[in-house]
Amino acid sequence: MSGVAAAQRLLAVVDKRDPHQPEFRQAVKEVVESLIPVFDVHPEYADVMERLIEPERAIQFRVAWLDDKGKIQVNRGFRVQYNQAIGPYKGGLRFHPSVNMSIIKFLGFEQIFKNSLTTLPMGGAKGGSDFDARGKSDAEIMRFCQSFMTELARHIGANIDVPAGDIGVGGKEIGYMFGQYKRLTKNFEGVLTGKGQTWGGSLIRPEATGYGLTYFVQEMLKTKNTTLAGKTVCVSGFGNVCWGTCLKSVELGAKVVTISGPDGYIYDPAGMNAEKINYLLELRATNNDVVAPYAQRFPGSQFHAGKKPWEVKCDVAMTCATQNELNGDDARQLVANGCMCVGEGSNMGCTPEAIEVLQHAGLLFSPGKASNAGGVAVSGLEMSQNSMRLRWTTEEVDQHLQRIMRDIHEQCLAACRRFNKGQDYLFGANAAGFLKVCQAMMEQGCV
Ligand SMILES: NC(=O)C1=CN([C@@H]2O[C@H](COP(=O)(O)OP(=O)(O)OC[C@H]3O[C@@H](n4cnc5c(N)ncnc54)[C@H](O)[C@@H]3O)[C@@H](O)[C@H]2O)C=CC1
Ligand SMILES: O=C(O)CCC(=O)C(=O)O
Repeated sequence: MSGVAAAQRLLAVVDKRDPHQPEFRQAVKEVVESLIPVFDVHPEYADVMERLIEPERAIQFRVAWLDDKGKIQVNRGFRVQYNQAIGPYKGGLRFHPSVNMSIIKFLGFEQIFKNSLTTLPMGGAKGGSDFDARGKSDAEIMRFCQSFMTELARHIGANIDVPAGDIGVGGKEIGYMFGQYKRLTKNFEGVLTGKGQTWGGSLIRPEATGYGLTYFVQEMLKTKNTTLAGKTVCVSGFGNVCWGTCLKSVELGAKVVTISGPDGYIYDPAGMNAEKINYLLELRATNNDVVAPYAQRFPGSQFHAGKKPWEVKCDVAMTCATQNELNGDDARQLVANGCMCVGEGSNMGCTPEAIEVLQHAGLLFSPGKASNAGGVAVSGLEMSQNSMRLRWTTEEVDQHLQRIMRDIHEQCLAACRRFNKGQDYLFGANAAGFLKVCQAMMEQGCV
């Protein structure tokens, strides 16, 4: 069977099984279609992919919790333990009202290949809830996290499944969940990553996704004999990944001129600095999910209501908010404005049409599973430190992170060389991530 026929067969299976899961089907389509050259040479790998597409376990549960008025609220919780071929399940938890099984499955599916690329022994998983933190008190967030963990605790463990943060889940939520896990199990173990610095957390984990994204973009730029120094950069979002990306980009000499939220974007022609980047943390901690207050706090910057940052002229763009946040029109605008590189910090940040436009125009484009892997990589390093009962310095962790991001970049290019795919990072990331998991699954028999 040809690679094209194999891909069509796989997509037909997904369309039939999960017609109501658009984000999941989008993620599978992107991976499967990009792997056609691999299936052409190894048709038997398509059979492994058919198994891999089906999660090993998908758990959905009720999360009942008491609000401040004493009323019981109900949310839906999820954990999709996708693939354990190369290590314990690993992947973040997302708390956002948009969360559903389709979104958790797309994220879990992506996580398999991303974790494989990190070079560390981690399988793929994702979880979360449709809980909306906007307007909730700290006590309500704590009671929600405790109730969520009361069910999740039965399914996880330091050698089984190790969740971490994602949208809406930062150090505070990880703390509440870790506390509840210990209460239920008596077990002080590395069952979550992104922990506090005094109880097992790794240095650099909060910064890691944004730092890693910036390192990966530097690697891509190096192939064109240039660097981030002096470049104008547009970034979206204003959460954890955006913060780390701004910190490292500014440190490397770039001028970051935008951030964004669901309410619109900020254009700051003077560029971000340490004070402004610190303010992102304050803004995020309010749980209001708006960026507009930045423009009042820093005169000279402008707030553009209801718009996206991709209309601003830049050399480099980095998506750091959510899936499908950069579409075909945004991509055409970036191309027209002379942008040379787009790095995904968010998972599946670009629509398929946007990717086609960017690649067709010859821009450097990296998919999130390669360029945002620094976060889960440092989570893997946190697991190593927990297992060894020791703690590395900032410099040690950062050196590991830089090496891993260089290694991921090289794995992508090596896969491109092997299959004559030029500098197609989308293909390179999918092929390199898949081949390792595929080999492990074949060696482990009918699993
Ligand atoms: N935290 C981590 O270590 C990693 C996160 N990611 C991805 O990076 C992206 C950002 O995550 P974090 O910074 O951790 O989350 P966060 O909760 O700290 O920030 C999320 C940001 O995205 C914006 N956002 C969320 N949903 C949105 C929507 N529907 N429309 C418009 N804006 C929206 C929020 O306003 C906020 O600025 C996500 O796609 C996540 O999956 C990827 C790898 C690791
Ligand atoms: O640190 C982790 O385990 C997961 C981070 C994450 O959710 C992601 O890579 O998308």
